[in-house]
Amino acid sequence: MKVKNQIILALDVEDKDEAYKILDQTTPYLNTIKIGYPITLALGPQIIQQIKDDYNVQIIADFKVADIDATNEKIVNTTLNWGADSIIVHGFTGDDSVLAAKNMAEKNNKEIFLLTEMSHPGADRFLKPVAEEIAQMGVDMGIKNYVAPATKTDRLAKIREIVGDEAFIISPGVGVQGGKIQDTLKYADAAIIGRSIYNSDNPQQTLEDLINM
Ligand SMILES: O=C1C[C@H](C(=O)O)N([C@@H]2O[C@H](COP(=O)(O)O)[C@@H](O)[C@H]2O)C(=O)N1
Repeated sequence: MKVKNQIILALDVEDKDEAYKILDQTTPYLNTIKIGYPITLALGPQIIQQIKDDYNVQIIADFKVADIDATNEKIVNTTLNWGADSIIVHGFTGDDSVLAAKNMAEKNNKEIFLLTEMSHPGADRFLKPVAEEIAQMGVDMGIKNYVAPATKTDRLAKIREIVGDEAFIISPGVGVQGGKIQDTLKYADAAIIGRSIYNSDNPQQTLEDLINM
């Protein structure tokens, strides 16, 4: 996936006019938008294709897929058929669930992003202890795309070490959560940024500042 300016906008807004105002201001600089539950539950899954058509961007569906294999297959297939270019899948559910998601994505000529460790403090208790094993599981399965935290540069570096230089890592937590884009891009291929951009009084200026850092 080629991510323009190494920044992915997390479009976690729930109003279409607001979303389109932000996209008007940001898509001259960006070609990749992460769409999650907030906007999808508010506006329906058709928002995925609408944004693709209206802004000619690639869409990563952040549904943090975490079910049994049979259900993961349905979620991935339906989401990709709604127009998403990729989908984020949790790794803690284990090999059968992740492999089902990976295989279904490949049936749609697309790939998943494997979520290894999360950026928020609560991840330290249950996810951090198994994150490296999740990353290794992804490597063993031939997964090429990963999500790893920008708020914990040591953890991001460790995940990079495990998945290798050829893997594609996107990293959330820059800005409001405390991550720094310069440190993040030492190990990740792109930073996922939401509130710092869409809550900014001047998203365009914010983006220009981030790009020039
Ligand atoms: O560990 C993770 C996984 C998850 C993700 O990207 O999968 N995210 C998402 O990344 C964005 C950060 O937003 P902001 O904090 O810039 O407003 C939000 O959409 C979060 O749901 C994380 O924040 N941490």
